[in-house]
Amino acid sequence: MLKSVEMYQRLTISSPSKLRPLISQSIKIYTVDSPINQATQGMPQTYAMSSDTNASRPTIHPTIQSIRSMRKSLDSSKSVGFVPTMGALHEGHLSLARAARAQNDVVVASIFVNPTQFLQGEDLDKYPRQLEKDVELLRGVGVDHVFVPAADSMYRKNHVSYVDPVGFDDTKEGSFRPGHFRGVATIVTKLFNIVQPTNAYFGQKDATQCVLIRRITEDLDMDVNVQIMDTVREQDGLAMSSRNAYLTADEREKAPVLYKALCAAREVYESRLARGLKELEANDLREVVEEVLKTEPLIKEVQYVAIDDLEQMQPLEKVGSGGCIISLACKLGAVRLIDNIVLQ
Ligand SMILES: Nc1ncnc2c1ncn2[C@@H]1O[C@H](COP(=O)(O)OP(=O)(O)OP(=O)(O)O)[C@@H](O)[C@H]1O
Ligand SMILES: CC(C)(CO)[C@@H](O)C(=O)[O-]
Ligand code: BAL
Repeated sequence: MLKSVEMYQRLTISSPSKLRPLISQSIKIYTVDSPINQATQGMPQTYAMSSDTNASRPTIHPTIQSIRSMRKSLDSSKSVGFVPTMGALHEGHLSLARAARAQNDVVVASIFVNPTQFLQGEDLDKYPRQLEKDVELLRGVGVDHVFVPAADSMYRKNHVSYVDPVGFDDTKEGSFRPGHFRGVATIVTKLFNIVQPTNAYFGQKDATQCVLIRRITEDLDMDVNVQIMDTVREQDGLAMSSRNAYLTADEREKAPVLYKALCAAREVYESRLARGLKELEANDLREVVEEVLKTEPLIKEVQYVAIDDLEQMQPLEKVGSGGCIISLACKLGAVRLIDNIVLQ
């Protein structure tokens, strides 16, 4: 425990005058055996500051109070780009941070494994945590501030989702994770209220989440510009995801079949349109995807292959030149993976 205090002393703390309360809070919050303590898991024993010129960046904010006072101290003319994450960062996350860096005066990222978006029996406890490495990666792309709250500082006693985006449990993704999007809507609303970003960056990989975020910002009149960035893939086509770390070597080798299946549907769509066909049956595209997925015995379950419109992700029967999004969720061994492709 003392070691984690040491870590906070070595990281850039938001305000030296607040050092004492932060330290005592880190003792209180980051107890090793708290079930909802996300910050200590995978937390480095010590955090050595590098000696480069960026060493003072990013500033780590372990409390709401600290990130709020940073935000209040900014000149109102400054734009703030925000990248919310659950950590275990990869190039997908970093692409969002780079876009935020290029388009804003100040860049804030958050790392928070949000308990309310995990269903009972999901992987909350084993979700990968690597705070030290994540901070280094964010430093590398020029992020200025990282908000890393403890779970019990974001929620009162019970972990309850109080923002209810009606209808999202009925989406294809939501129906396999009932309550998940309430958790996401709640935490994103809270994070937006705390950080008050000008622009916020999300990845297309989580397509239903993108629709959800646009919906809540509109419905709740949030003054935030939501930017959706392309899915970053491994060289073999697999969409980057923190959960890819759960795959065995064999599963990892076979995992690009998801993207291959989506690409096969794209070929059919493009060739039919090129031959002058005005529209095609959504079911035909779905079958193409399913056929390719069937070729891989390690795929234990295809939860859905959905052909939806691009704006609201509502099911389509026919796909014309306006295009569609094809999204899918599969279990490869025991690991649930999602992916999607936009046809336009
Ligand atoms: N491959 C990717 N390309 C672009 N953005 C991504 C990619 N993967 C995740 N993101 C985006 O990064 C943000 C944070 O996502 P998160 O921390 O859940 O990572 P993740 O890799 O999606 O994790 P998980 O495996 O839990 O789904 C989200 O907006 C998400 O859409
Ligand atoms: C947006 C988010 C950070 C909210 O916890 C999470 O759902 C994610 O990482 O995609
Ligand atoms: N990127 C989505 C977060 C989740 O699956 O909970």
